[in-house]
Amino acid sequence: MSRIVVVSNRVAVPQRSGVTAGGLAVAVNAALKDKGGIWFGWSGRICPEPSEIPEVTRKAGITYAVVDLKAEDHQEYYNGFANRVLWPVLHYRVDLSEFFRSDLSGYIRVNRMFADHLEKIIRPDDILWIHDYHMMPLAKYLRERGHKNRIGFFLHIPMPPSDIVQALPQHGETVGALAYYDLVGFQTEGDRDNFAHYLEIRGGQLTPDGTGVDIGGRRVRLGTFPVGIETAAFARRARHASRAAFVKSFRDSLVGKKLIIGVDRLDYSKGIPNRLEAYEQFLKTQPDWHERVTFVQITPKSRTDVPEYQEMDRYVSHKAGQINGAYSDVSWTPLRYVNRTYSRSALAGFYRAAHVAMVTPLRDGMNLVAKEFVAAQDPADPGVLILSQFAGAAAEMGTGALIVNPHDTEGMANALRRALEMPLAERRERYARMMQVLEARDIDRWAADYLAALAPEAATVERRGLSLPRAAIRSVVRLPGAWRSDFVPRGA
Ligand SMILES: O=P(O)(O)OC[C@H]1O[C@H](O[C@H]2O[C@H](CO)[C@@H](O)[C@H](O)[C@H]2O)[C@H](O)[C@@H](O)[C@@H]1O
Ligand SMILES: O=c1ccn([C@@H]2O[C@H](COP(=O)(O)OP(=O)(O)O)[C@@H](O)[C@H]2O)c(=O)[nH]1
Repeated sequence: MSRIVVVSNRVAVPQRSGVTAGGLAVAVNAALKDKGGIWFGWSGRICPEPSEIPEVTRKAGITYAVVDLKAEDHQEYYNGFANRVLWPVLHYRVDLSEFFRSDLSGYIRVNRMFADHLEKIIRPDDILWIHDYHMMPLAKYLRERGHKNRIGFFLHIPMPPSDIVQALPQHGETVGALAYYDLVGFQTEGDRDNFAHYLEIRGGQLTPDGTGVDIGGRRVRLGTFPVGIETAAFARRARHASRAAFVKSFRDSLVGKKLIIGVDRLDYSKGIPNRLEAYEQFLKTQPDWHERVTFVQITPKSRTDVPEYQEMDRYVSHKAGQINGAYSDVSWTPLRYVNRTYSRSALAGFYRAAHVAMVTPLRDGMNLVAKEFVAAQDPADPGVLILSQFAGAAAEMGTGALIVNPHDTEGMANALRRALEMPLAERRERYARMMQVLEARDIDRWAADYLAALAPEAATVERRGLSLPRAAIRSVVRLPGAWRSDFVPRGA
């Protein structure tokens, strides 16, 4: 039987330090844990002479194979090209990108090195599932070495319109190289359509059935597969966590005040400054809420070697100090700004204790925090999600969340008041609508849909002990053809 080989920069090797907060590792981990397979990527460590052989750990049916990086490789591939060029540009922030040819060379070198390692691991019938912007050209390098495996790619972050992609120097080497995959998956239909247009500009032809693009003598299929969470398990986790001593003491510390929560890596894409400015505006214009509310913003530091992240860190700390300086009283601190990483169990308990979550990125591929917050709520007395229209999650959670524009400070301040004062019946109704989506499209469904579309002949759909025969797969998966109806080819 075909094996599944997952490749991503971050690998959540059990019981290892160095794995930081981030949705990709959370999602892939949840997807692999039932199916088993091989998970290959960076160890999270930097060392002067990395071993030629990946370090292998086996646990619960998953084989983790990780390699160290040299300092120069880490600097050019990860800090440099991936996080100072691809990340900002794909998040629509061309203004923040800093391109150096040496970084692109490092990115290519590390991807070739990953291809060398993979070559030692893979068998001809393995199905390869490559994740995210760190690994865009990997299929090309494997194809050059003659590998004919089924290879799929999933982009966890946004794909902007082609005008923005074309601002990337030598974009054909990175975004253009996605055409070497058999299937490229995106979080939203907008991301998928942007990429289809980009390929058309590069000479690609939309296939007659509308499910892919023919380009360079190959066919690449495109599809939309919004990442989910392990909904039922996360809801259970939140129920248990809410009884834990540390969550009780957290609740006690609020002394009856309503809790607004924000949880994000310290990243400019997350819109933390805009959110704090909205909270400041709320405090300024709604004095009746003073001393009745506490905002807890949990913000683990991220990519701390990258100058733009250091700049964000300074600004957000300054802003948090300014808000507390202006509005605190001896017995009330309106904002708790915390630069710590918490376990997801702890977060589950905090979410459940919260009355409102502010998830207001300027751009986000999906945003799992939005989904986790909803899943963690008490159905009898649920909190309210305030969600940016620019999070991938808005496409699915728009039915129940208060959707805001993160550039509209007053709009967000008004949404805060509305959320804090929302009647129970409306909160329950909104929660139920969002939970319906989260239950129907959980993480198992994401993995099953993607793998069934990549390799239908090898896929079995196993969900909560129910194993469906292959013939049933077509009825449960949304094959990429589903996007045909809303895709209008250029010039049509
Ligand atoms: O690995 P890091 O550099 O520490 O960054 C953490 C991860 O951030 C990004 O996550 C994305 O994937 C999530 C799950 O699909 C999605 O919800 C979120 O919107 C994305 O930003 C990044 O894409 C990962 O590669 C990083 O590991
Ligand atoms: O202190 C923290 C903060 C975040 N997370 C997790 O990190 C993920 C963040 O994923 P998201 O998609 O929201 O954003 P990303 O950081 O991947 O861009 C979520 O599963 C969070 O529960 C965590 O484990 N500890």
